[in-house]
Amino acid sequence: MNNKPIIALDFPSEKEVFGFLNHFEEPLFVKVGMELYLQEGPAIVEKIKGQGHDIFLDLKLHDIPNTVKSAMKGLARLGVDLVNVHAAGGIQMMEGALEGLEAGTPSGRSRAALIAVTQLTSTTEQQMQEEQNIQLSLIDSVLHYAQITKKAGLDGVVCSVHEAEAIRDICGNDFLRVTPGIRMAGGDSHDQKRIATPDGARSDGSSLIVVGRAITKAENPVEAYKRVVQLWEEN
Ligand SMILES: O=c1ccn([C@@H]2O[C@H](COP(=O)(O)O)[C@@H](O)[C@H]2O)c(=O)[nH]1
Repeated sequence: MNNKPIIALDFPSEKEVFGFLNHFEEPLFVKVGMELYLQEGPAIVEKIKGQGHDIFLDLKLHDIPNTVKSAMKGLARLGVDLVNVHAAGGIQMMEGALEGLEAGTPSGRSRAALIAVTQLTSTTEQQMQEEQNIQLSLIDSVLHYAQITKKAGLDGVVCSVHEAEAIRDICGNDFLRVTPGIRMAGGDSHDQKRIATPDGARSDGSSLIVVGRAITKAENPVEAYKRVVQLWEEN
């Protein structure tokens, strides 16, 4: 897997996706999330792959182990590079996801990397404590989820930049820390709560960054992407 910034294609339909992608001349690493996948279905993944881009399919599966295992078996056939589940589904569910992914990956192809969401980057410590009734600090909750994710044999987690270094220290450098909530300095945080800049992400232990609106809503998305790459790579 390459380590280019992952662009979140949070668009409502194929038309907007290709209107955006056609501005770029190079292969990208992009993220297809719920919004796009639920509108366009698996065909959108095939079409984006057909243009040579790497894909993170961000569906955040969270259900009973048997259901997640079967769903992952189906998703494995799409040939994406990175997929995910929610760590809150538990170890058995994550093991099921991995089994499904392995079983569904066509022979001769390497399976997608599988990661688990710890605490969403739109969550604050106070929200977590009050709404999820988790009486830990946010960092301890994230570290707990990272540890059970590793125990289940997955390849890494989704977390914020704020927790990436601590996860690396406990789970090792090969365990992926994929970090959304990336903003340019002074940029609008929108609904994100635990944010960081691309250069901060690199220096604070992220393995991969996910950038959506800072690129897709920029006046010049190609220039915005180049700036993110520069900050991410030069640090
Ligand atoms: O904890 C998480 C998990 C996933 N996301 C996704 O990443 C992008 C971020 O988009 P921005 O526009 O850069 O805020 C979005 O698709 C989320 O679904 C996340 O933000 N946090």
